[in-house]
Amino acid sequence: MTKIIVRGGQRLTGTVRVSGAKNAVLPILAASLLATEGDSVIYDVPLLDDVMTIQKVLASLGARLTYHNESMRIHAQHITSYEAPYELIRKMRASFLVMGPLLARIGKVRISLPGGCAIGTRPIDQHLKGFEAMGAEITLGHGFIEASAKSRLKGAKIYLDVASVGATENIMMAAALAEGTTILENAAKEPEIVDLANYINAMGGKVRGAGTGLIRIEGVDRLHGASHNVIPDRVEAGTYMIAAAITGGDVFVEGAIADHLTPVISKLQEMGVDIMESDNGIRVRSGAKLKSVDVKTLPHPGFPTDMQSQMMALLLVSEGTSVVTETVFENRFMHVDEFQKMNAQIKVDGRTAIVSGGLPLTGAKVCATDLRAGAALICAALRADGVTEVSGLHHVDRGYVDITGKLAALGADIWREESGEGAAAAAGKLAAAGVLTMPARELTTVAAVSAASQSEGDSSPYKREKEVAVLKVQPTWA
Ligand SMILES: CC(=O)N[C@H]1[C@@H](OP(=O)(O)OP(=O)(O)OC[C@H]2O[C@@H](n3ccc(=O)[nH]c3=O)[C@H](O)[C@@H]2O)O[C@H](CO)[C@@H](O)[C@@H]1O
Ligand SMILES: C=C(OP(=O)(O)O)C(=O)O
Repeated sequence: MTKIIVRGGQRLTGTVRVSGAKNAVLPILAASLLATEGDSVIYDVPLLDDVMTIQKVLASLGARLTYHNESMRIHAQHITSYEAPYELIRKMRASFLVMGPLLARIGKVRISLPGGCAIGTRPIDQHLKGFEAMGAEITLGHGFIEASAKSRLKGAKIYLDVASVGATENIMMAAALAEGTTILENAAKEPEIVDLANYINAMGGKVRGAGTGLIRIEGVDRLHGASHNVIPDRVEAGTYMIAAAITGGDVFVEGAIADHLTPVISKLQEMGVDIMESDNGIRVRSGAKLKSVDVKTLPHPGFPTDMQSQMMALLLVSEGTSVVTETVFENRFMHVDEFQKMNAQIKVDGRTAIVSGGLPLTGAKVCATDLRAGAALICAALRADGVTEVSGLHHVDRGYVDITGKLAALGADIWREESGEGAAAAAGKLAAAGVLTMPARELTTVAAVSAASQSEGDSSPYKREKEVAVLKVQPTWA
């Protein structure tokens, strides 16, 4: 079984670089299907499992992609299929974002209902409502959606009942090539929406108002490939800010954009964490005592649901009681059971969790129940007494580039283990990564991820055994 092992108690110091945003790059790669001429080159593409999944989806539709040094080149002139493979779409939510581009480009799509983190029912009614308003006919059956448009999609006035990030993106992409103007009301305002709009505009599109609740998209006849730099990942940045604060550390989160993190910064400041914003990042400095605060998740610019579980980890070590209210997803407290294994005291009542802070956290065997829950457990483990083993890493690998290496570089005593079988399977999975030419990851049986764990010598019960392999991950996709 693959696991991350953390021996808590190290204060984090130094600089950590934020990777490109998962939730920005996925819609941007989907949008590259809109280009009928020229290649797109996307920079700061993070090496994540979700990125590998979307590239396979695009390749299955006829696009050609190559990846090198965090940039992805996409050639989408020839779309050869309108059917997105079930086994890829079920893996992650964002793969559903090829629906809008396919409808706009070729007027037809067959796609299964999407997967993603199991944090609620996650309907797609708002996406479908938007496509129907633009003239698409939609049928649903046996877990699949088929949509077709008899002629070019038509611009429409669309009001979203909920300010859905995915629906805003999907509709924006479809509208970019529609005939006439689309007015999207109650649109989501997340920074990732703005990034997608900037990319579509660089392709020759006409999107105005992204980042506000009213987006106006004037459809154009064709779009071309374009170059684009993906924004830094605000959730990854926020996670390292929490990791710094929970260990009483002093960390510079390089690349973090303070404007994207206002609610997280405000809450940390309320708790007593020192935050210093600069042009190229955010410095986080934290002392021994933190105050409890209440947190309520909301669509942007409110407190992001994707930071709720990491914030809860920090509240566990603050003085007093905090109330955490989750309003975006109805089932996003699954990390609570895992925190309780680490001596946390939390009571959940519906969408509210009452967190009793200040109790010492203790190491335990825990499992990531979703992507951010995994990150939150790692944050808690950094502070806990003793050793914590975090499993369920397939979730974490969807959204964090080398979290073990980045935290180890800040001084955390952390390493990742794969059993011999697991390591071979991981290498096989990577080698089979579709259109990307990828030399197999370097597999090694040496025990050399965490300098601190090495210094423990043979007395460490967590010393790697000889059949255990550690992935020293830095593959080059050529
Ligand atoms: C790949 C990606 O970018 N994922 C992010 C995106 O997910 P995603 O785009 O799936 O999230 P949405 O903004 O669509 O969901 C927000 C709320 O709207 C509801 N809803 C959504 C669509 C719909 O058609 N009908 C409907 O009722 C959902 O059930 C949820 O309660 O935004 C979420 C909210 O910030 C983040 O947690 C995810 O990390
Ligand atoms: C919920 C998330 O991702 P997804 O929407 O892809 O499940 C997330 O990034 O925290």
